[in-house]
Amino acid sequence: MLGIPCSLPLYFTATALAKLAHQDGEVAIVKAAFKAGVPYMLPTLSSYTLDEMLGACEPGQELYAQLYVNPERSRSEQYVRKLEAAGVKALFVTVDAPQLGRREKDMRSKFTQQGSDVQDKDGDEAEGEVDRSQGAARAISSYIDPSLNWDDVPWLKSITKMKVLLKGVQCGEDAVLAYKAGLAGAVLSNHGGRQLDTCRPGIEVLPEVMEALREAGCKPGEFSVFVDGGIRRGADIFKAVALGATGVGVGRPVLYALASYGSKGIVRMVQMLQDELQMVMRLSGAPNVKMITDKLVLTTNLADHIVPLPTDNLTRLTYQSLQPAARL
Ligand SMILES: Cc1cc2nc3c(=O)[nH]c(=O)nc-3n(C[C@H](O)[C@H](O)[C@H](O)COP(=O)(O)O)c2cc1C
Ligand SMILES: CC(C)CC(=O)C(=O)O
Repeated sequence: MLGIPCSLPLYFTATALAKLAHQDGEVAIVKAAFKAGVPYMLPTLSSYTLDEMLGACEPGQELYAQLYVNPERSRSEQYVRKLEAAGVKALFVTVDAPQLGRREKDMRSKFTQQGSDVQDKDGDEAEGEVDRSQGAARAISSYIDPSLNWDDVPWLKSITKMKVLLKGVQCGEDAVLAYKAGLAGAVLSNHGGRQLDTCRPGIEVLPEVMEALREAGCKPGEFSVFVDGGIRRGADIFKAVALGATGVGVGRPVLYALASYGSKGIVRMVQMLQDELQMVMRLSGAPNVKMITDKLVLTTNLADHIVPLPTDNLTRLTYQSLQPAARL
């Protein structure tokens, strides 16, 4: 995936402040990613510094990185240069958090526990800039520039030779804009439902995006489409790949495994997904990943959910990314 050999079509997606799950935080995730043979997307807003995360890597270990763009663009440029110098293969620019979603449980937590140090890009303690009274996410979200928009794409491409992708695309139109802007791909995601409640998960957006890209003249392999959100079983990976995804990201399963059993728990979690994926492949007659095609899944009920949603949630939201901020 994006030039990195992987033991299955899966990567660990960026999750900020991994020390909240376990004292070994991102360092344990880096180590598990190597053992499991999958890439880890280093988060910008990590609890360990970039140098500490890179220091935990084995020689030759391949990485992705996630980017939250800072209002001070030179700060982001410096960070990106550091990632590139470290050999990071692809940069995923998060485009679905220009405004923080309303996270009521988090707001009540106050974010004062030990071990919740906030690192910004590469190790400066961002302590002075942080309001800790409204939860973890609010405390660190001031780092993110809400004015990021499509006009910034040429700048993003100009500051690095790494592949640049958008993380948090929700519709075919935005995927086509990203493709036409010369980006390397997109992650279809609703940010794990943490940003805009009731919007569609990536898997539901995937068929629409693949069709829009095909109509725009995009050839297979020219633009990589990934999905994250709710990937919990090997069958979920299978379905995403069948519908055209290059691979999937997992976030919370990594944190749950980390919190429960540390780094080795994450390796075990990947093994479980790998075993399940292999079982589904065998039982559905796909001998290798290339042969997991859309003939093997039905999409007629794609938007139906096994767990009935409350009626007021039945209408799904969708969004376009990188738009000017609304004002009331
Ligand atoms: C605790 C937590 C922190 C997250 N932090 C980030 C982040 O810093 N940057 C980002 O782009 N996405 C972040 N995400 C979103 C994930 O990358 C991913 O889109 C989402 O969790 C869906 O995957 P999952 O259902 O496997 O968790 C975070 C998610 C969680 C749960
Ligand atoms: C500051 C937040 C937006 C970090 C994040 O991406 C998340 O918690 O989902």
